[in-house]
Amino acid sequence: MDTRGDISSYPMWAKYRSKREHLVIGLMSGTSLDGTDAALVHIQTDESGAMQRLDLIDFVCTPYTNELREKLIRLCSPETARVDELTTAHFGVSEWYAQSVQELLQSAGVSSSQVDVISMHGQTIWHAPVPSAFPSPLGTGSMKVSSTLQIGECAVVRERTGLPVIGNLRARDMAAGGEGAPLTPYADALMFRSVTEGRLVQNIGGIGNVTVLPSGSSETEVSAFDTGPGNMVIDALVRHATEGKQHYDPNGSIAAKGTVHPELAAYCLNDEYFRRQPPKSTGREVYGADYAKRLMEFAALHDLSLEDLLASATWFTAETIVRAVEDFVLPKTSISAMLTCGGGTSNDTLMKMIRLRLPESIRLERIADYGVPDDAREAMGFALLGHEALMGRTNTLPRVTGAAHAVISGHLTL
Ligand SMILES: Nc1ncnc2c1ncn2[C@@H]1O[C@H](COP(=O)(O)OP(=O)(O)OP(=O)(O)O)[C@@H](O)[C@H]1O
Ligand SMILES: CC(=O)N[C@H]1[C@@H]2OC[C@@H](O2)[C@@H](O)[C@@H]1O[C@H](C)C(=O)O
Repeated sequence: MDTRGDISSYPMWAKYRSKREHLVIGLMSGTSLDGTDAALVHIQTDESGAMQRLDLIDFVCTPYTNELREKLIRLCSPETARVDELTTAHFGVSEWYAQSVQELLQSAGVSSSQVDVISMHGQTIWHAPVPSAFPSPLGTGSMKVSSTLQIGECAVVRERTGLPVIGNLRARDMAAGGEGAPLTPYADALMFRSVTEGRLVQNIGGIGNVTVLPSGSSETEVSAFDTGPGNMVIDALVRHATEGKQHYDPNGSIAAKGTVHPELAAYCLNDEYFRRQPPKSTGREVYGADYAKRLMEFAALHDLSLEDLLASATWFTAETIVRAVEDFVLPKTSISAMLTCGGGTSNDTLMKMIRLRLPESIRLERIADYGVPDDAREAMGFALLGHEALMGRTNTLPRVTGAAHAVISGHLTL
């Protein structure tokens, strides 16, 4: 028998797998760089180890300070990143994760000894699923390498909390030829699919991503991909216009006063990413500081007000979300509802624009209507992904990420 990769002989994990109920903490800090979400979940499994129920016990958000946000934004751009600051941040953000765990335990009235494990995503700094050249170990010449970097040192969280930590959850999927993202569709399938109707879960975070759950679908029929920027471009424009005093367009109120500039809208849409077939993922590397700078230059050249610039960026974001559904989902799958989540759902202008363009037959709802608080979904998702790995179960969907095969993704710090 091939026992490679089998950790069940370690007493601690034999015990983990023999239990049918687990308390797991999921930690997520997303591409908006606005803070850390921590969710305490109760997971029930059946005899085979498959998840039966996933219940949220408690949830806290620990916002980043302006100072930390600015530091991280600088680290996400090759023009401003410094390797010494990156190394410090790798350990430093983990102190924030540990703090978030303490706040969560206090809020839930649960002691750390009751918790089985922490599963943490870390902070994405650079995501490069499109391969770059790198020297080949097989002699001269170069090879193509895909890569992704989530910082946050698990050992720090392990030391501060006394709990085992599983992290680095994207790496193995990428090593298996996948995009390493999105990963939470694995959890969406378990939480939101229906036997009677096709559903979409549309996250509008820094980046937008959609999970497609056909009616009565099995895990292997679930698909998902990043639709493009969520709030990232809007946030960068607001941050620049207010000299860092504001970080987003409150409820879309600035965009609501503007008019969409057709030429700018067409320029934004004329982007290879939106024509590319899924699997696909993207991030701040593409829609970050440089991208926003190009839009601001356009605005200056055409004398656009901040209101018009934001109206155009908001329209563009809504349009990419709806077009992704029209181009890549509806031709193959019948859909009755789009369940939205993420901070972008608080942007009324964006949501109105999505409603206006989405086929009338598709209900526009929120995951909160299905019992999952908006901000908790990703942290709950990562709690489940770590748990599945420790149960010895594959936790990735190759159809979503494009990997050659499903893997047990995650590195464990005991
Ligand atoms: N009241 C509001 N009005 C408008 N936008 C808001 C509001 N509240 C939050 N947002 C937007 O939501 C963003 C945060 O969203 P969220 O926390 O879902 O992102 P994330 O999880 O970091 O991103 P990702 O899902 O890409 O990893 C903020 O940066 C802001 O743009
Ligand atoms: C590399 C990375 O951090 N990607 C994030 C980002 O934020 C949204 C979208 O882009 C998604 O692909 C992913 O996160 C979610 C949580 C995921 O993996 O499902």
